[in-house]
Amino acid sequence: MTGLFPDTRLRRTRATGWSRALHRENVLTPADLIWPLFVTEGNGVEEPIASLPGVSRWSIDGIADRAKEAVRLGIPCVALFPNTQPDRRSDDGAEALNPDNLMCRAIKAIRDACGDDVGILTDVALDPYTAHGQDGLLDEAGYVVNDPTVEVLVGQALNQAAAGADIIAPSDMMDGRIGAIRGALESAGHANIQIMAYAAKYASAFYGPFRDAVGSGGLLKGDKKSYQMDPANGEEALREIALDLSEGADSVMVKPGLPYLDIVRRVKERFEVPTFAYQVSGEYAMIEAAAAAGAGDRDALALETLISFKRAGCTGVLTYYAAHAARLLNG
Ligand SMILES: NCC(=O)CCC(=O)O
Ligand SMILES: [Mg+2]
Repeated sequence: MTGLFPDTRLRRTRATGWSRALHRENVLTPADLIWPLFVTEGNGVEEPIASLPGVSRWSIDGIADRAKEAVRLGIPCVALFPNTQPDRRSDDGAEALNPDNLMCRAIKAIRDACGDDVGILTDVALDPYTAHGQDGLLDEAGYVVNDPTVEVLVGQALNQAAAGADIIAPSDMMDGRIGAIRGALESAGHANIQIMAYAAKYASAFYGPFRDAVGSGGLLKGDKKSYQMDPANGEEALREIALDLSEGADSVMVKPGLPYLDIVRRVKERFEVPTFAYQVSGEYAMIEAAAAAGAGDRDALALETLISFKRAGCTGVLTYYAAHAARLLNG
């Protein structure tokens, strides 16, 4: 125990800027950030996303430029999400297996532009490729079937690995996919390709703008509650994390971010493994809306949320603020 007032005055160390800096327990740096990027067809294309102010889809040339910008800003990793053209979407999401799909071409363009100076994280799930907007294959009743979906996800992961992905990030929430993908990567000679498991991904209302960004919002019927987690559950998240780690995940993710920092803290304390969180599109949009309404300062709100992730125990954060925050932090 510390002493009692007035011997102990906690305001003493807060009185000056130098002292606050000296006593600061957590720091946020650009190296803590992963920058999600939306890829679209074409050349020289930038399409602003209305529900995600300040965020655009870029054609592959622009994606390569963003990756170079990430390197300049000190952001170690980018995450790619394709806006697949409607005529390339199908019920089985077969475009995910096409070695020349938007995702694979973007991976190669980044590698050409940046070499190994930036990590490339790729999303494994079928929602950007299906005509129905669900993350997996459907049976006649519209239920997302687990094991046949995992088979396709393995093919999708191998396709991304062959194109040069560094971190495979399955976001689909099927059971058993981490082990299946790990085994397939090992067999295909990709021993050093990492897996970041979206291990505790909740069926959240905060994903709306993302679905607009990848073009699946208008297509999706129903919800994803039969595979993504119930927001009421915490212990179940620990079981999800334990399973994905036992199947070979190198790092795990909690998603969304801010409303689930209690989960981040529990995961970090229980497992002591690299733990990431995704500050998702609806969280970003909420801050932008607050700032636009004059309810707070945009930069301060963004940086305060990001340091909260660090304080909760995050190793790093996927955030649409990555480039903006890095510029602020770099001064
Ligand atoms: N698989 C990636 C996501 O679903 C992102 C969700 C969001 O940013 O709202
Ligand atoms: Mg799971």
